[in-house]
Amino acid sequence: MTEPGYATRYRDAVAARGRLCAGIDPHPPLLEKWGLPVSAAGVARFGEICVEALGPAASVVKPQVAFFEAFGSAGIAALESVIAGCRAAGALVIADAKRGDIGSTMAAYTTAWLDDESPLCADSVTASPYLGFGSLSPALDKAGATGRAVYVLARTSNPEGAELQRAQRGDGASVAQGIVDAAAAVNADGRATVGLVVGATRAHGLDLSALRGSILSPGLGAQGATPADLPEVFAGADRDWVLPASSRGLLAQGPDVGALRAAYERVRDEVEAALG
Ligand SMILES: O=c1ccn([C@@H]2O[C@H](COP(=O)(O)O)[C@@H](O)[C@H]2O)c(=O)[nH]1
Repeated sequence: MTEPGYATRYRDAVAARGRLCAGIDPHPPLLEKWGLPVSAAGVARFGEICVEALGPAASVVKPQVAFFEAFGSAGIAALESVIAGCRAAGALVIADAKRGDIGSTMAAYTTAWLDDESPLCADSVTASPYLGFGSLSPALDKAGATGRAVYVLARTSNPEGAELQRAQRGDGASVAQGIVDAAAAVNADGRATVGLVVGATRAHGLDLSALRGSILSPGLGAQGATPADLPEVFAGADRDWVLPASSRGLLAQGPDVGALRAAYERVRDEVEAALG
């Protein structure tokens, strides 16, 4: 059966270009390493280089919104160019904005990140479910109707996440497993509208077998995870859907466009070899 919605777009992208999400995080130390000013102009140039190096090669890119927001409206303009440039070059774009609010405000975030008329329109956005999974409904509805996705935080790569995400609910399931189960219920239609964020840095302890959606897994490179760790972290049916991500580890190979693209291709090949 042909999978509809984001499932088709995601499957096609990773089949053509491989399973690795390239983070686009213009950290100030990286700007300096690339010989760029720590300013809106520096972020804009950083973005142009990333579009040229990664847009035509990467299956998925993930600009980290915070590093663009730090420079106000000029930074946001640079982010708009990164999103549009990478999409035009054939990469799927995850806007890593980690949005989440009561439903009526979530509707405004949805317009910003998932509406075709918005200058920030991406293929998906990251969201926090800690105002309740149901509060994300405006984004899930929009994503489902337009072949997009919302990547919901489940078991994050940072050590501080465990206290909340591994806490037990009244029924004995962990908070994170509750997010997984809610996501799987939405994805039962086969559209893969809900992706999850599950870090590559440690065992996640989740049952992801019913998810049928993309699993964004940050932590490769700067946070210490390696491609060789992936088969252990994602040992079950989840392996088929996992999308490992690296930002600083890849970006450290810039600013040369060829070197940055080669770094992406090298890590992607290592990921593919490890996941089989
Ligand atoms: O659990 C999470 C969720 C999101 N992130 C984001 O991914 C990148 C990681 O950057 P690296 O340089 O590869 O460490 C960054 O934008 C985080 O905000 C995450 O790390 N973990």
